[in-house]
Amino acid sequence: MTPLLRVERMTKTFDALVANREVSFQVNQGDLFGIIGPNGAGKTTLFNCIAGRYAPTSGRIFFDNRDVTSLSAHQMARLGLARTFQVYAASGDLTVLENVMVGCFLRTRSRFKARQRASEILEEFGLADLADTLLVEVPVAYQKLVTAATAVATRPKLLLLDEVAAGLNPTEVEQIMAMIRHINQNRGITVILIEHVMTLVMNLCHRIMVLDSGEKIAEGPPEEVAALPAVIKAYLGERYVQTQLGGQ
Ligand SMILES: Nc1ncnc2c1ncn2[C@@H]1O[C@H](COP(=O)(O)OP(=O)(O)OP(=O)(O)O)[C@@H](O)[C@H]1O
Repeated sequence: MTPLLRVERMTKTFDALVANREVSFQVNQGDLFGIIGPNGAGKTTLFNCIAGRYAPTSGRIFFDNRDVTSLSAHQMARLGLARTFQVYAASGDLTVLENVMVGCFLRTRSRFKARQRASEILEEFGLADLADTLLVEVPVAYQKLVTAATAVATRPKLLLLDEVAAGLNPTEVEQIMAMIRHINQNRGITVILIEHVMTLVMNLCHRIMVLDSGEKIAEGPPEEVAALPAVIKAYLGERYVQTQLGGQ
């Protein structure tokens, strides 16, 4: 197992508030790794620190065999880290194709090449019919697929997905799950996702980590972690366990 990302005892504070406290974990190449936990547990802050948006208060972050603790978001993107945001961040007044081209421009300055690569990616993800539609006119579920396609267009080694399934119906969740599986298995991109939709987490992730009040409280295979009393107490609740894990 080759480590791609290693976070060592990382703490991030905002004044007196400790958003992440001494969090350590490792994600190997090819992993599909999930981060769960209650609202305010520090999941997005952790993404922001990994992606170079925030500098950690203490601790270290290693990506692809180098210490990236103090790198900027732009430097991280160049090194092969892409992310999607919880709050939708693609550009609505561009077409779907133009949005994906924006991702391609990280690796090429040629408009021709960017257009060609973006078209291929839309084809690959079954979005070609929407190429010339303005993003604002596309249903939300498809907008999320476009954001993920735009992230893939940057040719990342590691993709961070922040609540991509939020607000989607079960059919749409299936669609996004198929896309994530494709990105991970066929494209070989390592994925870390933050998600509250447990069907997605349980079905997709090889391993998960649970954060609560900024601290890591569990890590392991999804079915094992979901059965831990501390995790049920902090996040999942009895109801989930009974309905999803074969109880009464
Ligand atoms: N830029 C910031 N300035 C001050 N406090 C912040 C900032 N970003 C996050 N926080 C605080 O850090 C804590 C962790 O927030 P974070 O968004 O990381 O949680 P989360 O687990 O992603 O929650 P959710 O599931 O609701 O998205 C919260 O108390 C939040 O208010």
